[in-house]
Amino acid sequence: MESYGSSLNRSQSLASGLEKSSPKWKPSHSRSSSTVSSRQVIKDWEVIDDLQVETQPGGENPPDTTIPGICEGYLLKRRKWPLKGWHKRYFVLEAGYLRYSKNQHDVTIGRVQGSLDVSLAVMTVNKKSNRIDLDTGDILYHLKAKSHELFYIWFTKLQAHRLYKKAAHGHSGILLTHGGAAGQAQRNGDLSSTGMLPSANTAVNSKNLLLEKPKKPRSGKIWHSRTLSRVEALGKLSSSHLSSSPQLGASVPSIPDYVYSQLSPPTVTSPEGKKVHQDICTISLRVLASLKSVHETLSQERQKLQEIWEPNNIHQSNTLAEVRFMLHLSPGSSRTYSPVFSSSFYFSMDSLQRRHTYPTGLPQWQTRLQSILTPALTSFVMVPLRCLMNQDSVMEAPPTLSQRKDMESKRCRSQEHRLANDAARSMSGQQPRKDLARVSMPVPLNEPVTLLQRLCEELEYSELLDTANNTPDPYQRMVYIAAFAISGYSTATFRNRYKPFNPVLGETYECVREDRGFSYISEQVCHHPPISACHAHSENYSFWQDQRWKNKFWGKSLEILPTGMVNVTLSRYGDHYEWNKVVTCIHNVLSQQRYLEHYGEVTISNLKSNVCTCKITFVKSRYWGSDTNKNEVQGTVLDQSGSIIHRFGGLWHEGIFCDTLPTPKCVWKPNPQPKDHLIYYGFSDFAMDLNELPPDLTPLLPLTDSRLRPDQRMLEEGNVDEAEAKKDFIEEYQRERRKELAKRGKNIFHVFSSKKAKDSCGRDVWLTNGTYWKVRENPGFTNVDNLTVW
Ligand SMILES: CC(C)CCC[C@@H](C)[C@H]1CC[C@H]2[C@@H]3CC=C4C[C@@H](O)CC[C@]4(C)[C@H]3CC[C@]12C
Repeated sequence: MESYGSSLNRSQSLASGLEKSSPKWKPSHSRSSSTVSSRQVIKDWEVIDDLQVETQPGGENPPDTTIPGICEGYLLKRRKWPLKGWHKRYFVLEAGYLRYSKNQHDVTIGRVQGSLDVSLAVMTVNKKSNRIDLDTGDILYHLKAKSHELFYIWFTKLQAHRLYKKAAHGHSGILLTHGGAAGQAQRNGDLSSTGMLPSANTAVNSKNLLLEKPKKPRSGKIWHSRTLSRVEALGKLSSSHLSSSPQLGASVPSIPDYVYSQLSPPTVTSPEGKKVHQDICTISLRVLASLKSVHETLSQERQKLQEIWEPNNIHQSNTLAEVRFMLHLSPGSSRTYSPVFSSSFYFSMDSLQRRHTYPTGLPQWQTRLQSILTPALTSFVMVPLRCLMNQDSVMEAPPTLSQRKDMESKRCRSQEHRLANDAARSMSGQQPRKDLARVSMPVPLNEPVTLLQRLCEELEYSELLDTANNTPDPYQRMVYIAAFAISGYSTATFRNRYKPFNPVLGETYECVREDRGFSYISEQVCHHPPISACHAHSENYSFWQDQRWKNKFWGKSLEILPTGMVNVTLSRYGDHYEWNKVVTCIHNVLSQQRYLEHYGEVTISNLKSNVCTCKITFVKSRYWGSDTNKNEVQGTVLDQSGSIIHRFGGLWHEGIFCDTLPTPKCVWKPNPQPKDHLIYYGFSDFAMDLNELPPDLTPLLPLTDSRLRPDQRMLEEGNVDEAEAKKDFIEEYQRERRKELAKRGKNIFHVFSSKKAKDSCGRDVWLTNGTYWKVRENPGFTNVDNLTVW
């Protein structure tokens, strides 16, 4: 049977994917060393490459497009934040969808806890620990099989279903309908009812895998926990075969035959079935051919990149990762080049620029990419970038000057936007004569604020600190501190489309808000790893933090794990509160469906008194589509004995309510967004003011202030190309400065210094050395030897 052979081949190629020695399998990447706790495990993670599917030599045989059999059984699923550990859940993989329930019974009554389309997921496996991670961007499943055998079965089945589902997508619904109906019929054990396949094939097609023993053991039969009951029942395989298979050992070189057989297509005899089969085959072949050519090109490029990379191994992991990131942006290549965010995703493009300078006038990262990529691959990389860029062009035309009532007081961004949109449109091909590669791309992905300015936004609800300082009861005070800690996350709702500018080393940003009673100063104190330190003081409080974070990239979503602590002292009571930050996950980081979610637990302690502590949980949303607990936050204030004194809760984007206060009330709710915020980067009123540069302020600022950053100003004014070139220049200049300073053994810090002080977790803390405001006052920055950072 020809198609059977092709299916076998495919299986083998999938299987060999797991063999280290196989030439077809090259571990696509290892997870970032900074992101996975156990180093032993890191190198064993492999991203599964969809492009390794092959037809028989000659390419005559169509790839298998039959609905793969259902696979069901128990797997361990990692608990959702904030809970740790694994729980046993019953999974059913059917017609390209993986769903799970608490147990087998729940499946039968249709009580599903979650489901995902496996074709949309990036699959990462760790065969040593039997782990499979699936990341669709919205949903992230961390799964573990109890044994190698089960792992390989699930792995193979998942691959088969992913391929099937992809083919189904490619058939604009033909197969989907087919899959849906047939899948159900398969479950019911009746394929003939779909009208797709003749009843003669029922036996072959119902080769579903039930990886669990049935509830009641059949009389006289003892079920092994790994019994493939239905397979056995079909007489295809005995559990002894499974356990005696020499291939299923500690390091399993290939998938056993019974698994291959699961992938075999049926013999289609009905004319209707044949027609569908033929259609599928033709289209699949076309898809396969193009994927193969893409794969080939990418392999060549990888070879080239490796050659370039090897001699320059100073930042090798970064550079390759960055290039991979670029390649990863392409939809077709997403599983071939898997990004490793070994240090920082956020800075990836910047550091790509850092490596080489080309005198062509093109932004360096583009020139560099062009020089190492073939023309085919260049567009491969540019197109998805263009898609990212194009997010602007889907926005409504910005209002004209006269339409914006308070335009006088705010900066005018309408013209800027039009220009930015023009740039995006030209990249999207609406102005075909413009060379895509010559249009600056990364800069329009930025919002015109730097991370130092964005950090200042955490003070938008500083009135909560004022209230805390005027609240005598320590437990109630804690409620306000907690509300303040939560309020800092609220900007995420509207700020997922652009990234802030990466501050250069020594860059500063001050924000004096007499109306709010605070003065804020921040400085970029370290470039690698990036650390931004900030300090705000007012008569009621002091606030400081040094922001640093690690990244975990799962294939489609990026988790930001901040490591620094936030500190607040209250002047009236001498309290010193310290708390950690939660994980922020950028779901669908590379697509327009990008959104941010915060999850994890915050513990606020008062270092000056142990009267009370506070625990806040940012609840991870249960699953995509269910809005019931989206952005949910719950918290408690506990006394010394651990008894709950206050309870509060709500949504971080809508407000926090506390009903245990003397009068139950909403302790915080976000300010309404300005009406035109969607076309102004999702900025709040507070954010709109951050980059304001009133003429009377200019002479008071040091040259290092973010407001004076020319590339950012250019972007804001719509001069995208200039901004791009300027950004290149600034980063190059930074590199030179750093080299120069390294030679002299110096650092650039002038506002903050890393004291020997440690936070409660033993990390160094960056504290202000108090010079900034003194110098500003007297003699003023214009009168001192000021740093030149751009
Ligand atoms: C342009 C596309 C490709 C990427 C957009 C990435 C954006 C959404 C990312 C880049 C850097 C990220 C920020 C980096 C650090 C922090 C500190 C953390 O405590 C809260 C989240 C916050 C503030 C992140 C929010 C999301 C963020 C702004």
